[in-house]
Amino acid sequence: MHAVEANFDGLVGPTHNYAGLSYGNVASSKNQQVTSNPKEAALQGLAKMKALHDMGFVQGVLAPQARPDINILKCLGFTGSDARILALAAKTDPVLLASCCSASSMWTANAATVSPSSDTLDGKIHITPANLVNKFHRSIEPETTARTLQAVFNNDQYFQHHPPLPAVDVLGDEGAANHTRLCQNYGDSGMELFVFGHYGLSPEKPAPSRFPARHTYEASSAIARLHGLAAERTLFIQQNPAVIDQGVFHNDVIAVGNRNVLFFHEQAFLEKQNLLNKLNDFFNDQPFYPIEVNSSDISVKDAVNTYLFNSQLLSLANGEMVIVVPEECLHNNTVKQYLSELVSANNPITQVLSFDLKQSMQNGGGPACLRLRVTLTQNELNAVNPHCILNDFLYSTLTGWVNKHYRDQLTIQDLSDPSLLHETQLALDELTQILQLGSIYPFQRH
Ligand SMILES: N=C(N)NCCC[C@H](NC(=O)CCC(=O)O)C(=O)O
Repeated sequence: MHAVEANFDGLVGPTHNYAGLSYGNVASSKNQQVTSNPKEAALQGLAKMKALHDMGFVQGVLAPQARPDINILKCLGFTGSDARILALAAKTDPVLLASCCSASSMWTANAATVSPSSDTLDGKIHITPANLVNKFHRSIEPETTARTLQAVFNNDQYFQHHPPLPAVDVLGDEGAANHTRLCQNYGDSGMELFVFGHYGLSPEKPAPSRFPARHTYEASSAIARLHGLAAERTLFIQQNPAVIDQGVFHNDVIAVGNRNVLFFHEQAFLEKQNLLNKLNDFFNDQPFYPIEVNSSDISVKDAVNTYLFNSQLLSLANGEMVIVVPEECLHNNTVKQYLSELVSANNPITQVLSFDLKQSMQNGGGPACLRLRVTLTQNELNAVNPHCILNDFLYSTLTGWVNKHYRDQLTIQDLSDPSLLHETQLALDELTQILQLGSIYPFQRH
């Protein structure tokens, strides 16, 4: 069956800020307290979506979450009017307040794990929202994520939605940031590659010592079971704990796969040879391009700073691929040189496309973090909420919406401003009408 890969990018929310909430994510820690520009952030994301749409790719949009999350603050014992809750939280625990205000749902690679219908036992697309339990500010995303995904992929005939895994460390799940699918053509049965950071139930096994491993083997194997994946087309591979300790908090910061290409740093995986042997067996006599980057060519540090591997590999109609990188890659001479060699070497990647995503990058989110990949047949694509698929009209509506509602600067101190809450709710209420999502936000539901 013919299928295409659609990319669903997260629209950056109006509270985009730099609170330094993600220990182990170098950019997040480094830019703590920097003044953000939510308007620019959202427009940068939309510019990437529009450019990829213009190139003929199917581009979807996922709505941001409602922040500040007043409901969570109420659960944590703050009472009174919304303004009082914000003021009390700011005074009592500013980090807690910032956690309830993060626009982190923009990184939709962490929204869910998605298995295409050609991989699953019942022939449906299976979707499991990630519990994101390792970081408090992200652990409050899954409920609305689930509702959003149900509103976008709203058809029982084609889409099977699972609830997030239980919110415990042993089942820490960061979604598609640690999941890659390799295949010859998108519609084929693929090899699903789950990359986990450590074993939740076996603390004696290898694990990072400095920064947390967010994602467990137990979570990956549960998702594979839930999605009905065939054992012979599923691989569980451990991330190299040494790179987690250097700031590679998700596998998509050090490896990316698309169809028959796996682009990765030599230090990405704990048992690299085992992985390559299994992939060679899977591809058998069909072409497979493992593109391995040595530390002597690009250090892990340069990979983390430029986000070279947090790129999107997109297949063009002629079978060639374009690599979508953040502009930071072209500001580093070694990485820039590497990219020019990559596109002239013997592999399907023939073009480099770069985007200015600085606002997201400063929080550790590059092109690949901003998108959730969903492989769809034509019938499945027809069943997706059409108002969430980008076209020229939706792009101009959304840029107009951002320009109307978003601030162009935001500090941590601004997070307790009751007008910010009001502005955000007004904007998101309008957005649910633009994208025809129904009442997905808690503030719309009571
Ligand atoms: N690699 C992928 N797929 N996603 C990137 C997620 C970045 C996100 N940053 C943050 O949540 C920073 C928020 C702050 O510090 O204000 C995170 O660490 O979870």
